[in-house]
Amino acid sequence: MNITVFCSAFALDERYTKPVREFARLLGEHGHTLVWGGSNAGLMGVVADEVKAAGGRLVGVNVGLLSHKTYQGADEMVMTADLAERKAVLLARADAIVVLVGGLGTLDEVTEVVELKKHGLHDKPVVLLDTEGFYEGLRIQLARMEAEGFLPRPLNELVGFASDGATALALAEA
Ligand SMILES: C/C(=C\CNc1ncnc2c1ncn2[C@@H]1O[C@H](COP(=O)(O)O)[C@@H](O)[C@H]1O)CO
Repeated sequence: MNITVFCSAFALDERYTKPVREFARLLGEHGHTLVWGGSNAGLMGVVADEVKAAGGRLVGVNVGLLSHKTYQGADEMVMTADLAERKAVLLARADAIVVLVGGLGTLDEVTEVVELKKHGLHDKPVVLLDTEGFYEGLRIQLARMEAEGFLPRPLNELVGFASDGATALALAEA
């Protein structure tokens, strides 16, 4: 499977990187391909290193604006013209999407893939690996949207939550 991963471009504390490394190792051991932003920055580089070490394939989708941080050693590196095209390619190349801890860039990416799924433009699994309660605020907001009639279909059809790497991968593979 091609598994697109969105995650932070910053170097993070071990309490965040440990479960991410577990997930990335499993992704590689299961013979999947990591599709990601193609950067060596922070957690993005950690994920790529771990998948590669576990025998997985790497497909980066980068953009000129951020090319100074391009990961060296990917099996394939796609360069896109702008961030919008990059998000489209990251989704088009995915069989499933897994979202790790991240900041505004990650939030932008997950919001877009869930919004497109809401409109029926794809039906790929979208899974958030929610460790350290990082996505608790987002979960509460999404649950309120569902409870108060802001979503056209059940929330659990749009996005799944996992609290460890093995569960996140199982949901992506389902
Ligand atoms: C941190 C620095 C440069 C970041 N370089 C990036 N390279 C590739 N992709 C990136 C970069 N920064 C953001 N992205 C995309 O957004 C997501 C991460 O953003 P967040 O705000 O950290 O959550 C990630 O999934 C990428 O697709 C300076 O050295």
